Amino acid sequence: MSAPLTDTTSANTPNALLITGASILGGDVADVLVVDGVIAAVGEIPADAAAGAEVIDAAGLVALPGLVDLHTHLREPGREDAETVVTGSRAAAVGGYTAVLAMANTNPVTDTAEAAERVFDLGVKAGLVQVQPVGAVTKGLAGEELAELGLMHRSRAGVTVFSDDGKCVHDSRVMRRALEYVKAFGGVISQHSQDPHLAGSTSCCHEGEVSGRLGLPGWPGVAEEVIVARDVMLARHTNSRLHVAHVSTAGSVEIIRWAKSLGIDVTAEVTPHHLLLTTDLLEGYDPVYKVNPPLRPAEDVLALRAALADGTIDAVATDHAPHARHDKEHAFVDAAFGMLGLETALAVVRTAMGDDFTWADIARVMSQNPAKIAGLAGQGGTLAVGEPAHLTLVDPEAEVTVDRADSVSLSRNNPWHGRSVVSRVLHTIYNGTVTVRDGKLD
Ligand SMILES: NC(=O)N[C@@H](CC(=O)O)C(=O)O
Repeated sequence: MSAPLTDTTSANTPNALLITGASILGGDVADVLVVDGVIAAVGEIPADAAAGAEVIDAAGLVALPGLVDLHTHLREPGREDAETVVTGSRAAAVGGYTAVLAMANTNPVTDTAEAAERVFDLGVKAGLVQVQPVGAVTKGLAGEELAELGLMHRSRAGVTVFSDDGKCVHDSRVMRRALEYVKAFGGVISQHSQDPHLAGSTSCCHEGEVSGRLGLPGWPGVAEEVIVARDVMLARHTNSRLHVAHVSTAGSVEIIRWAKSLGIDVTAEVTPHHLLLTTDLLEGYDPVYKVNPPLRPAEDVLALRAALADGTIDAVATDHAPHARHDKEHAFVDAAFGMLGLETALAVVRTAMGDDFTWADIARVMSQNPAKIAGLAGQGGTLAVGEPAHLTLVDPEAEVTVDRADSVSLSRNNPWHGRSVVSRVLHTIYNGTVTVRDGKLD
């Protein structure tokens, strides 16, 4: 059901927004009053207390803290034909996000304070979500020399998450140094866990029964698992923080569960697509399903869902990876790795995890835990009085058939096209300002 918006005309409460009758994180129904970008009251709010406020009728909707994405590729600078900070911010807002972590594999790479500040400033200028740059771990993502980790942290961009994503920091000595370095300021290394030798340079999918039948070169789950195992040991040795990006196998889950049981400081994320899509989709050789890490067999998908439900995996992160047509529309072996994710993430997670995974669980894995991992103050709240007003209002019952033409991303590599998903982000509020109304950019 769609909630209509109504404007009131008196102006006793300027810069105010009154959200009426929302189920707060899927629990109690309450009104939320936002004044000057801050949550000013939650409960039953008499109309005269909010005279002049713009009103959003949220009856039947669930109110969540604004979503936070730990893993977004915004492509600017360098590939503005695939996405820009503006278009990626738009896609994020439509998806219910109020903060995204912008990956460093741009051109030039985000490996200096200046580069980080440039992305940060573009995000502020776009003004639709908080764009928080991720810094590269190594210069040029080359895996050899540490990038300017300290300078990026002390810059205006305040970088705390570092990743060579797209590439693995595969040299153990470099990974050790990086973990030691960021410990000094409470940073975290987000690792793309993939042994380059086991994975090989020409592989394009998961190695298994399907790749064998289709004649596609694949790499096995163990290429991920050996790096996860090594890195949790390095995190223990250095007493530093490791974050495992896009976990995709049951074996990685087992290692992370074990590491957490020992008190090792490790967190992990899973993508929406690894919670729902399996490797058999490759049967049609459609490159939209080519992604890194690759789609895995059903037993891995089930293990990932269980790990997200029991807290072994802390967060859902989109790995939104837009690609221009001329990079993606090729024979499967030649196409670029990556798929869109921001606009569909919440509905895909809801659809994959089902009703037992509550809205409070969704708030935990898509907002609160990601904000905590990235150290984003003011994001990932509980919708309590005094918090900055970053909110998402979701229609929990909507059934939506995804149409890639509806996307506001610049790219069209949308693996969800034609699929039916449950729930829909209707309104997004960033810093007290409505960025998305009735599913459309304001
Ligand atoms: N996840 C993807 O499939 N692609 C990512 C980088 C990467 O992890 O290969 C991209 O930047 O396109």
